[in-house]
Amino acid sequence: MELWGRMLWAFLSGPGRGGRTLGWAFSSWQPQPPLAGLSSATELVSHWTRVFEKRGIPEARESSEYIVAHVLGAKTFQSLRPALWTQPLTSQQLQCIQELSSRRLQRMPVQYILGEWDFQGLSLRMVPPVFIPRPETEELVEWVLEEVAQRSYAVGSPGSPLILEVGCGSGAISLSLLSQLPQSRVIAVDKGEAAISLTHENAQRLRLQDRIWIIHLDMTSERSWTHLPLGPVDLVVSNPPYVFHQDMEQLAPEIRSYEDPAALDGGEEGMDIITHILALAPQLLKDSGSIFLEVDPRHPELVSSWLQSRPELYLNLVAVRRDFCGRPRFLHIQRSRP
Ligand SMILES: C[S@@+](CC[C@H](N)C(=O)[O-])C[C@H]1O[C@@H](n2cnc3c(N)ncnc32)[C@H](O)[C@@H]1O
Repeated sequence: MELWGRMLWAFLSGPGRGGRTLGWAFSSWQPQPPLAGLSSATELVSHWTRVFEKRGIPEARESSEYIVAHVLGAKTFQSLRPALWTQPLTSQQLQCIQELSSRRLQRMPVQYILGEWDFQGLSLRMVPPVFIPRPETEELVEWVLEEVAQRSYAVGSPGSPLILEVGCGSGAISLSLLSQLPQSRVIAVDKGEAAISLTHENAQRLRLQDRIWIIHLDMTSERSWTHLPLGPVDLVVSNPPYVFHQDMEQLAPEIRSYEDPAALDGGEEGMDIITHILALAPQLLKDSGSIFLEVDPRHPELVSSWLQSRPELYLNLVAVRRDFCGRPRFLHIQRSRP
């Protein structure tokens, strides 16, 4: 699960920041020679790790392990029965591994190659160009769950809390909150048609479709908010597009070529969608309602001064949390009664 979180950060905050373009070129794909004499899962992993390393493919071993495990019906190589490590593979399995590995050589993210990925213990379908959920976003979900546990609605009045997620993507945040808060209801909005249809599909797969309203909506078009069902919400949660526009070119080829730029590009200071969410909060939130956001480490300061200059919103930045790398990445903003 850490694969892409680590990668994303390597590219957003690694040595490439400050304008230097990172030096990973696309590998032009050529058919690989037949895998003569290679027959077991372990040998295949070693073979493809070497090929990936030679072609400059990041996370070479993890990528080959995920692909081989997937073809053998497991989520990770370590979870395969040891007998399968050395057992000869069928020619169909070999062909399938070859086909999936060739996609990796074209820098397709492993999550899209496998077509599914775990988030908060839920297996979600992944389809390009819908944003792949990152492991740090699981920390945002955990923070929301802690907050809900401390509030009175945790006691469990039916339908509560009512949560709005802005930019649901694959549905990762909304569906994990629904699965862990059995009384809750969620309104999930996204402007991407592919995202909306994937959230629908994942909700059905997980049998969580009865408590979620999935709405195709561009949240910058204020007119559309009047059509929201269910009135003011207890919580707004969002992992919005927050990459500073100038950093977009430095993203890994996996991200640039396969994920929807609209899921990442937050405008000049990465604040375009963040400020829209905050400006609409008085209309969306109940009194004392909360907003939880995932942001760039430069945002806590920017958001704090943005809010100070808009006292009429009655919003206070009440807490900032760090991610597993120690970067300030999550914000809790609360509405005070006017
Ligand atoms: C960073 S992705 C997060 C996806 C998902 N919540 C997750 O954490 O995996 C941001 C999402 O916001 C959506 N989005 C971007 N601009 C939007 C807008 N103006 N209105 C609604 N959704 C928007 C994108 O389509 C994308 O799915």
